[in-house]
Amino acid sequence: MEKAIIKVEHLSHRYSTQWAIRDINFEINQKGVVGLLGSNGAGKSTTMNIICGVLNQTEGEVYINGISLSERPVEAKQNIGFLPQKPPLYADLNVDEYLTYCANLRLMDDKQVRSAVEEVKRRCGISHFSHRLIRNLSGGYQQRVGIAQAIVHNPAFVVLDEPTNGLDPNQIVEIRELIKEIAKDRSVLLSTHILSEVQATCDYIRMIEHGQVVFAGTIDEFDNYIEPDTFVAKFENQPTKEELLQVRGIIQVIPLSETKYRFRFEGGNDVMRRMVECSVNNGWGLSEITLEKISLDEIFAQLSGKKENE
Ligand SMILES: Nc1ncnc2c1ncn2[C@@H]1O[C@H](COP(=O)(O)OP(=O)(O)OP(=O)(O)O)[C@@H](O)[C@H]1O
Repeated sequence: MEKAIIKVEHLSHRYSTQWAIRDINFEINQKGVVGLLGSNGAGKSTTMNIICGVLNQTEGEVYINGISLSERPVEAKQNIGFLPQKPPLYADLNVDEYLTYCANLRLMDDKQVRSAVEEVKRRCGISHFSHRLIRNLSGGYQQRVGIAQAIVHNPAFVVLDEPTNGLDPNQIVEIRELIKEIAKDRSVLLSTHILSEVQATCDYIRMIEHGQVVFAGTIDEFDNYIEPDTFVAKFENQPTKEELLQVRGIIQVIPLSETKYRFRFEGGNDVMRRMVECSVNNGWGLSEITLEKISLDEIFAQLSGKKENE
């Protein structure tokens, strides 16, 4: 069987007396972007710092390409790239000097360093700034250099901690495109609490709360985690509330305007088809009908409270 790109087993970490994460388990087997979601203090940074070998866990194990991070750290780390929240840039070096320095830190073969630096600059769209001091680059380009240092040694797995923080809207779009591009041939774990970022960038989601995994699935599965139970409809010929309540499955009718209503329903959204049929049969003049999808914010809020409610 193929080895997982990353496998996290029974990972727990305690700062002095308080457990920050407790028995985290997951595997990533595929290329693409995995979003690591969670509210403030959920345990994202602790998890990522352990995975990247910056923090030693209290319990559990991390395997990168089947290599134990605690038993063979140098070998395991050759397969990881990391862009922390504050990119580790040296402002007084130019882009070439900095990326060469990073490639050497990664113990790359001397003969490969030059071509690796050229390739990563091309990939990250910074070749034209090779001789520019990092301090003189815009925030978006500094972030590109940050991403370049994370992939210069061509790792199978890259961790990006809130990579669009502090960028302007155009830079955010560009960096998201770059992340998707570098995830075509590796797996990227991206930490964020911006839900629009998850929607725009991620293929899969892991969500942690109170130090434990509360959701693991695709972005579509996350999107459909809560079944909608309301729809809105507009009628030109003003049926009465009593008539509308006769449609099987409708449990509440909330007027929004003279012609528009929100309907709460149970028993599946077949009820919308029945509403259309009743409207045709009774001449209610249905002109609009829309299922109300649950927003990502609401799904996030419900998952955030999940452990407390259980
Ligand atoms: N160095 C530390 N010493 C003690 N407690 C810590 C330390 N770092 C984090 N914690 C605690 O561990 C828990 C998890 O924190 P962590 O930083 O991993 O969460 P996070 O999900 O990354 O949050 P954020 O989104 O705010 O960065 C929190 O309760 C936090 O207060």
